[in-house]
Amino acid sequence: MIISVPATSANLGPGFDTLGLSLSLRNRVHIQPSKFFSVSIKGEGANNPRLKGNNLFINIFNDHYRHLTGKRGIFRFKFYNQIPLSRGLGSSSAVIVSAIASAYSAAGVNITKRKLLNLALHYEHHPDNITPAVMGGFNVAVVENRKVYSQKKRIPGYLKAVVVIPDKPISTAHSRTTLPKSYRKEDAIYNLSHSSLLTACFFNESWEMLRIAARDRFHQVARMKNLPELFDVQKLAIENNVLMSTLSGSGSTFFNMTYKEDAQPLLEKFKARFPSFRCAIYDFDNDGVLFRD
Ligand SMILES: Nc1ncnc2c1ncn2[C@@H]1O[C@H](COP(=O)(O)OP(=O)(O)OP(=O)(O)O)[C@@H](O)[C@H]1O
Ligand SMILES: N[C@@H](CCO)C(=O)O
Repeated sequence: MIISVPATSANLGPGFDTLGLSLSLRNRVHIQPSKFFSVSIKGEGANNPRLKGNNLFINIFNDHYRHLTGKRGIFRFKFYNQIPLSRGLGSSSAVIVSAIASAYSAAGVNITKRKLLNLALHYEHHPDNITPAVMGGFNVAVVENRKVYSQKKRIPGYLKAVVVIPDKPISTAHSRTTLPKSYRKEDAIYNLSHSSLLTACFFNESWEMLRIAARDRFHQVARMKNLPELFDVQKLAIENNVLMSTLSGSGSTFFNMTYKEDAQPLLEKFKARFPSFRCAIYDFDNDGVLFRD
């Protein structure tokens, strides 16, 4: 069986721990019963010895498979990873979601997307990456009593993501420790109002107003100071009139949204200005996790 999960871009500026969307690059895992346990990794993380030893996927998979079947099970896992690690593109959410989905598939137990999402919340306590990873599209998500309540909007094909992926990783866990412990009331209202407007813009397809709605006072500037070139990335994007330009998750990637026809010219400008960063155009994903026999 093959399970695949898309990359995600969370926060989207003001929607800290709340908003996220999914992108068309995916991690795929192929699982087969076998006489011997084995792991092979192609693509992102292939040269990372930590991923073969204490692999987050294998640990979560084993927990769920044992819980469902009462057995340990021996499998051959082949990973084909497109999502860069620790770059703010939801690599950890993709691993969590794919491990749970794989365990249910391997055990022959059906699982709804809603249940999968709530199980994923045990491993990642903010829902903004796991929700689009499971559901696809743009999502607004909140947590009440350890359950995720979310709404999804499909993203039209005439929009593109132009992403700038720096060569330096940022760990989400570390990055969260650098954020303020409290916020001024004015800043809380600023983010609440902008995040609400941004959500309405997506649902009403009012893309032009995103330029105002995507502004943030909670987390971006503090995080961008760790990699000051990101201020230049955002400046270049805004000068080129993108619809929105926000730090992706906890960084280090910058996410920019444009109309289809504006994506390639913007990409060329990013490549010329930031030659050591990986710059790419992606479609948006509206499917989320996919199961295939
Ligand atoms: N393909 C993978 N296989 C196994 N573990 C992975 C894989 N990708 C990511 N991880 C685990 O997730 C960690 C990265 O998670 P982290 O939350 O810091 O970044 P991210 O999810 O890429 O970014 P963000 O949450 O900001 O979108 C890695 O250090 C590793 O432990
Ligand atoms: N909302 C999360 C996204 C990264 O996982 C954060 O900003 O830390």
